[in-house]
Amino acid sequence: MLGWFKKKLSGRKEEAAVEKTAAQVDVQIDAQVDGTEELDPSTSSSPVTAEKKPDKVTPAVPAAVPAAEPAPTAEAAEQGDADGQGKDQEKEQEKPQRPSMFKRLQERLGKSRNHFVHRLDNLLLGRKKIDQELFDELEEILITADLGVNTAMALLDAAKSSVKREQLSDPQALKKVLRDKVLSFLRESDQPAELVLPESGPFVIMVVGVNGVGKTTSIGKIAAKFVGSGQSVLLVAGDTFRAAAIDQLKIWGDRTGVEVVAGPPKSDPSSVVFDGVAKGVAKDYDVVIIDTAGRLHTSVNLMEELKKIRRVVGKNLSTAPHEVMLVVDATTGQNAISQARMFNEAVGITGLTLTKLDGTAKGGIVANICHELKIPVRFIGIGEQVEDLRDFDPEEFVDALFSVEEGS
Ligand SMILES: Nc1nc2c(ncn2[C@@H]2O[C@H](COP(=O)(O)OP(=O)(O)OP(=O)(O)O)[C@@H](O)[C@H]2O)c(=O)[nH]1
Repeated sequence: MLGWFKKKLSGRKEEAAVEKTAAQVDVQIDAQVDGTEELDPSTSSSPVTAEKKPDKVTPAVPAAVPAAEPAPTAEAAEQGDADGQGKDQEKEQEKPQRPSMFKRLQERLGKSRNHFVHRLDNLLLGRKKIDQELFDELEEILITADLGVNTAMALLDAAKSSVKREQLSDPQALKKVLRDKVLSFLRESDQPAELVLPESGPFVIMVVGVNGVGKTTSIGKIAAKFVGSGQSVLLVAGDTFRAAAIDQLKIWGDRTGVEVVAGPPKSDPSSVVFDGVAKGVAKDYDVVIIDTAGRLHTSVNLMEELKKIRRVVGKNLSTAPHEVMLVVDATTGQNAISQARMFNEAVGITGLTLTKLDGTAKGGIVANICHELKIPVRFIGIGEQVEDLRDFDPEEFVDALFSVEEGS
């Protein structure tokens, strides 16, 4: 999990003592949300408190392990080293989980698949040859799939030149050409966040976006991921505008066992953020995640306030923020592009989280964002559960989007 975030301390700490796997955190939080399980203080209370903080740990999970993969416990890792069985056990555990995580992604992208790939299949299946008429219809499908005109045209051009170069005559072959090109767009912007990891001090993530896109929810889920991989996390309630937003973040703090720095409602967000980063540095947290109030990208005053918050983040840690993450709601389609442009101009976006891909047929927006903006997508949201915030894996995404579901 958190493939983009490589533990900055690897090498600085030899101890591998992940006490709780990401999967365990997810299950526990889900159970609490469902009301089926009380919080078990022995497992849920934060490994991170200001007063009593455990030694930093190097997760036993390598950075490239995908979100679905359960992190081995320190015990299992030790066992594996001793008799080589730990890895086998791990593989056994993974077997049923991997396909089901993929299947969930596939299902959650159902609306986008119906809108784009099923239409594509219908077009290609009904044709015997590749001609201009086919390209005209393909163009319409691409444009209406929320890929945006530029990206749709780039795809169409790629399809045309492949047909020419490889002398393709079977319309079916076009599907693979398009799949490969979409994947290349997604990879264009893909770059790991470890490139910006600080030499010392916490990795500071400032989360921004318009109202209601899912910032606070995503922060809670990201915190759960970090906790699951053995990182100490501090949340900062920089959204002082709504009292409910502070409460919402505190609830996530309780659920994930993570401390939250908050001020009174309507207090100056910059001052809360200043205190939060100061605490993160003083107490040597691994990760500090800052929530900010939702704001319209077109509101000059609010964007100025965001610039100020960004400057304040750097007062206690000159290299911070290491990630300015824009959360965008995929259901807004092309509007996500203009949001990203304006937030980028104001505060310099370094990563994206795209939420609510489960509720939209506009999944093509992911390719459009990667192609147009060249900003890496870190996470995608495909539902309300903790495990529904997925590390973005271009290949997995394209496979799920272009796949044909069994029985369909
Ligand atoms: N279906 C679905 N719902 C989501 C997803 N991500 C977030 N949500 C929901 O979106 C709603 C808004 O989420 P919040 O986290 O409150 O959004 P916010 O950006 O913090 O909102 P403001 O504080 O008003 O700016 C909540 O009901 C979330 O559960 C997702 O990936 N899929």
